[in-house]
This record gives sequence, C-alpha cells and structure tokens, in this order.
Amino acid sequence: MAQGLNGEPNPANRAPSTSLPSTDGGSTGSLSRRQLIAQRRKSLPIADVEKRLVEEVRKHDTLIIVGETGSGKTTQIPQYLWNAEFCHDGKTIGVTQPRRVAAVTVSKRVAEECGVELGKQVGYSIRFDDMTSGLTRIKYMTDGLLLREALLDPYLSRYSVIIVDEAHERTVHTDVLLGLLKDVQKARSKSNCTADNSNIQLGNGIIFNKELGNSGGFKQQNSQKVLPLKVIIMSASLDARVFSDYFGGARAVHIQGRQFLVEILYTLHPQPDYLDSALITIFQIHLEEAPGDVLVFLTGQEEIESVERLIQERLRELPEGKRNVLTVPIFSSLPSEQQMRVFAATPPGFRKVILATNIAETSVTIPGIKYVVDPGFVKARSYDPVKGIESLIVIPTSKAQALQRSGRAGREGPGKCFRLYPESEFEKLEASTMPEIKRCNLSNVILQLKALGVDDVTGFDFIEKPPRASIVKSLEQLFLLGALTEDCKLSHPLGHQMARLPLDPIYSKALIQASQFNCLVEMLITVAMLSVESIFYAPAEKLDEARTAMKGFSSPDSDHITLINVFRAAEEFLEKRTGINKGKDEKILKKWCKENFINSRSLRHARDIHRQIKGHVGQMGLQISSCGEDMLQYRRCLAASFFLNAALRQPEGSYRALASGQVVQIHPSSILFRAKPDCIIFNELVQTNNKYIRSITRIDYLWLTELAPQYYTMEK
Ligand SMILES: Nc1ncnc2c1ncn2[C@@H]1O[C@H](COP(=O)(O)OP(=O)(O)OP(=O)(O)O)[C@@H](O)[C@H]1O
Repeated sequence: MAQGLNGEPNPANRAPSTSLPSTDGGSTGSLSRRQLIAQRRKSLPIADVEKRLVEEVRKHDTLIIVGETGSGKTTQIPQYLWNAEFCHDGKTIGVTQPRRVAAVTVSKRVAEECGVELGKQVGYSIRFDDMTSGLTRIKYMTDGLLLREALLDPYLSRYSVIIVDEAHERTVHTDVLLGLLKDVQKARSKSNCTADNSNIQLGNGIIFNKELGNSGGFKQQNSQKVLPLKVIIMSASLDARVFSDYFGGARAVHIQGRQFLVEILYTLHPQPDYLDSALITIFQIHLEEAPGDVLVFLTGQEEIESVERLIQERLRELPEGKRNVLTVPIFSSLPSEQQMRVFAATPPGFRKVILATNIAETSVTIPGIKYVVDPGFVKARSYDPVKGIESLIVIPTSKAQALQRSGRAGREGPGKCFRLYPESEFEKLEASTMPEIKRCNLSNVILQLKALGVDDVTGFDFIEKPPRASIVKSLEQLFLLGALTEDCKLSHPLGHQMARLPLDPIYSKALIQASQFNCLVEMLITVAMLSVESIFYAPAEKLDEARTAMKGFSSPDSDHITLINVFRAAEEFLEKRTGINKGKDEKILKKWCKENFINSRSLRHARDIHRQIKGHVGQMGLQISSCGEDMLQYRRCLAASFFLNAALRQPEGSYRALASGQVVQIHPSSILFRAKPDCIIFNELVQTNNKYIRSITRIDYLWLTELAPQYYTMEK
C-alpha cells in the first residue's frame, strides 16, 4: 500500500526558500553557517521529493509518511508546508513529539535553518515551558500538550496541519490524540464552522467543552472560521497499514533513501551482564575506533549513574593520554538545562560518551555521535488492571526501537551501532513496542477524555482499544478519588480542578485535599520530591557516612516528612546566603548536597517542579498554607489522599496492600524499614525478586475509615 516517493531530483524545489523570513542581516559569519545548513538541507533524501510531498498533502486530508531515520521528515516537512502556504490566514503547522527534549531541540534546529529567532515564527511548547508567540507558524510540542490545548480550543482551530511524529512509539497520548484528530477532522470538514466559546458537538457524540482553564501555557484565539484539518502521521518504523486502516484507508507514502550508512554489529554470544558488556564496548570504541562520540542506551537514572562512576574508575587505570573521555548523562528526570548539555560541542581532543535512556531514542540529532551502543533493554510501564498496580519493568526493546537507536548515528556521517546481543536474538524481538495504552493506568487519560466531554470512554474510537478491565479499574479509581460522580461524569468542582493539573490524578487530589487540611505548602514539596528519582545517594564505599547524613533529616514516622526536611534544609541553606548570584547558588548547593549525600541533580529537578506546580495551584486559587509543626495534620492528609495505597502489617512482618491484597515488603531504603508500624501508606511499588514498597508514612488505621469512608466502609 505504501507508495514509493523516490522521485526524480528536482533542484528547482530545493532552491533556498523565498518565503522564509531572515533575521541574520547578512553578516559574513552567520552567512557561512547558513550556507552550510542550506547545503545540508539540500542533500537530505527528502529534499528530492519536496514538491511531490506537498502535492500529496494538498490532495489528501490524511497522509502517512514513512521514511528512514535522519532522512529529514521532522525538520523539513513543516518547512516545505510553510513555503507552500499552508500557514495562510495566520494558521499554524503543529508537530507533536512524544518527548519534551525532541520538541525543544528540533524547534531550535528548524528556527536556525529558517534563520529566525526561536519563539517567533518557529517555536515549541511543552508542559511548563512555552516558546511561542502570535507569530509562530511552525510549532513543535509534546503530544500531551496538544491534548491539553484541545480542552480550550476543541476544533484545534489555530492549526491548518497537525503532524503526529514518531507515531510508532504509540504513547498513550499519541493514541488518544489520533482519536481526537479523527473527530476534529470530521467536524472541520463538514462545513465552514466557527469556533466560539460554547460547547461543541463533534463526531460520534463527543462533546468538547471549554470549562477548563489554561494549563498548557498557550494563547486562546477568538472566534474564527476553521477550515479542514490536514493530519500527517510520521515515523521511520511504523506499520503504515494499521494507521491507514484506522483513518479509513488513508494514503501512505514511503520516502526512500538514507543519508549515511550505519553499520550494525552484533555480539557472537548472549551477554550475561549487559552493563559490564556496555562498559567493555565503550572502552573498546574509545581505544580502537576513529574519533567520534558515543551514545549508550541504558534503562534508568540509577544505571546511568553507576555506569558513569565505573567509567571514571576505569579511566583512572588508563595511561594519562587516553583519559580524554567526557561522560554526559541524559534521562527524563534531569532538569532541562542539564539535558541540553549532551547537545553542546565536545571539547577538542575529547571523546564524549552520552549515557541515555530511551529519551534520546527518537527524533533527536545529537551532533558528533558516530557510535551507538545498544544493550537491547528498556524500562517500560506495566499495569495489572486487576490489582490496579502500575510498575516499571526492564524488558527487551522491540525491533522498531532498535532501529531508532541505530538511527541516532549516521546523521552527520557514516556510523556504527553495537548491539550487545546476537543477531539471532534480534530476529526474536517484537516488531513494535506494545502500545502504552495497553500497559498503563488509564486514570489520567480518562480524566482528560472526560474533561473533553467524552462520556462514553469505552465507546471512544481508539486506534487499539485498551483492555476493558483497565478502563473499568481506572473509572473506579477516579470515582473513589472523587473526580467522577456515580454516573461517571466529571464531578464539580473536584473533577474539574483535578483535570486542570498536569499531574497524575492521585497527586492532583493530594494537592487539592492539602489546601483543605492547611498543609498545601508541605504537599507541594512532597509531590515535587516524589516526582524525582532517588534523592539520597549512598556510595558503597561510604555507606556509614551516608546513613549518618540521612539520619540528620529523618523523621521517625515518615519518608515523606524526611523528604520535606531535606527540601527545607536546602532552602534554608540557600537563604542564609542572600545576595549571592544564582550561578554561585547552584555551585554551593551542589557542594552542600555532596556533603549531605543528597543527589544534587534530583534535588535541583525537584526544586524546579516545585516552582512550576506552585504556579499552577496559585492560578487555581487554592489556599497555600502550612501546617507548621503539626505534622499529624499532614500525615492525616496523606492518609486522606493516598488511601488507595494503604497497607497493614502481617504477623510475620510483611505487609498486605489493602486495595490489591498483594503481599509486599518495606524497601530497605525506607526510614520505616526497621520500625514496621501497623498501618502505612506508600507511594511506590518496585518489583524485583520481591515486591517492595517505598516512600512510606505511618498512619492510624482509624483515619482510613474516617477520611476515606467511601472506600473503607465498603465490604472488602
Ligand atoms: N540539531 C541538529 N544539528 C545538526 N544536524 C541536524 C540537527 N537536527 C537535524 N540535523 C540534520 O538533519 C537531518 C534530518 O533530521 P530529521 O530530524 O528531520 O530527520 P527524521 O527523518 O525526522 O529522523 P528521525 O526519524 O530519526 O526522527 C539529520 O540527519 C541531521 O543530518
């Protein structure tokens, strides 16, 4: 079905655009860089088919585009459409990405290619960070952000084209977005309708309402005519048939040709320890291969930090002249300025080794990468709808992911990808990743769909239906949290307030609840600190010192209060140093963290999240007050918020989670590991050989019946 598009080269199409504005004023320095960029653009495989692609988009309302990694889909197609006047009448071309880092870096690149300032004609918008203006015509954003925009602008009326990029990732937001786009398309093609501020009925009984506030940082438009919406679905590795069928036999085209060759190398035998094998490969590349940076895919922050330490240790064993390796980590919970460090130029004479999670797997171009090391594993969400428990598990990648990973090399020249498993294992991998919607808790998505006016969630036209049990469980959870009424409608005001906060419903509920318990100050810190990985850092060689440091912050009743103590200690430490500039503050805080065995990256991220959520709850008008010394009040609030995560001690010292009936153990890192109180709430379940719970607070069982009677007076 996919149509080859490897048409005859058409140099005329590739002449530098005349319609793109330029800001460079013609200075010689920037001119040469621009010339280089123009040359690069012309040499991309996609450049040969610009005209034909534009024609395809004109002819078809929905188009599926499959093209090799690095062929130029993400950066070029929006520019082609802009040049072809798809932005007439001030309309915007929206491009969604599954990840924030891709939205930011690709928009920067495209702004540079167009010779415009980022945030003007080309911009990005991600949660808590909007770099767009009234001038923006090409807008990169996360798929989740576009969903939030739909709450305010149900026709997506500002867009002439929406490009859903990296659709193969099948994030839960991409899947919901596809259903939404189908409906918006139908409604917009029916007639020249006018978008105003009233409720609007679209498609199959989906009512979009506009009661919710602006939580995505975008600007609302006034009433205006909306024309048919063009939808483009793109990836290097998707099954075009599935998407084509979903969009009623939509046209699919293939862009042939890749820019540079990536040689794929496999191991002869399966590797018993993929971390060790990754280390060996990194050093083999460093010592034996030509210059070029290395990108290594690992599964999470802890793994990345331990590999980073091991690299440093092994480097010390090398002769001085061979120690020229710079390690740079990137993972999703790293603050964005730190994530951007991977894109900075490698200092001369050094080899950069980037240690990344799958955050760097799609869309991004990291300059200098010549080698990719792929152990073949990824941390993925998994959901048990019967028990209502979501956990993260390490699983083998799919073929599509392996292809994307190798595609991060070969973007500026030929590259090599070292897969740390035999070729026979590759053949056994799943073709594509299981859609996230089939393996995650759906509470968040259902809350958003309800806020969009989709009352019958089971009847929603998903590209692939999530398991019915997951929908039912999530509806039940939302009802128990008070977000839904008995007839499954969004409740007033709680459900509406919860939908406004860009957080998991359980955390949104905790914040709203806390404003009633007069401990929102404390809960804001809690939610921020729970949103990052491992605040405490305990190196094996300094375990005793680390434990002593942790004791200095600890509360006998609660990991949550312990986290609050850390956050406040850091704030107090900084406050004492008034008058010192921000850059210096960060340095001093880093030193303080080191002395106190706190992970400074995690703490910085938590401080950042705290600032952002505080802004949100402030906008919502919630009362931000503190319970002061009364931590009993705060613990009661935790019980009222996280009653679905309560557990009771069993005679032999393990715990029974009350909602799921699962037997779990307190994780050794918890303050309450030895104390083993009778009744607790927890925030995290980690599955290794045992089922461990983390982030724990002691509560009184009677609080549950008092504060969550809707659940605890029911027969269990
Ligand atoms: N930030 C950047 N710096 C340097 N070159 C870049 C940058 N971004 C893109 N490029 C160049 O543009 C090419 C096309 O990138 P683009 O992201 O458009 O490809 P793509 O087809 O969307 O790839 P993928 O499927 O991997 O997302 C890259 O191969 C690279 O040569």
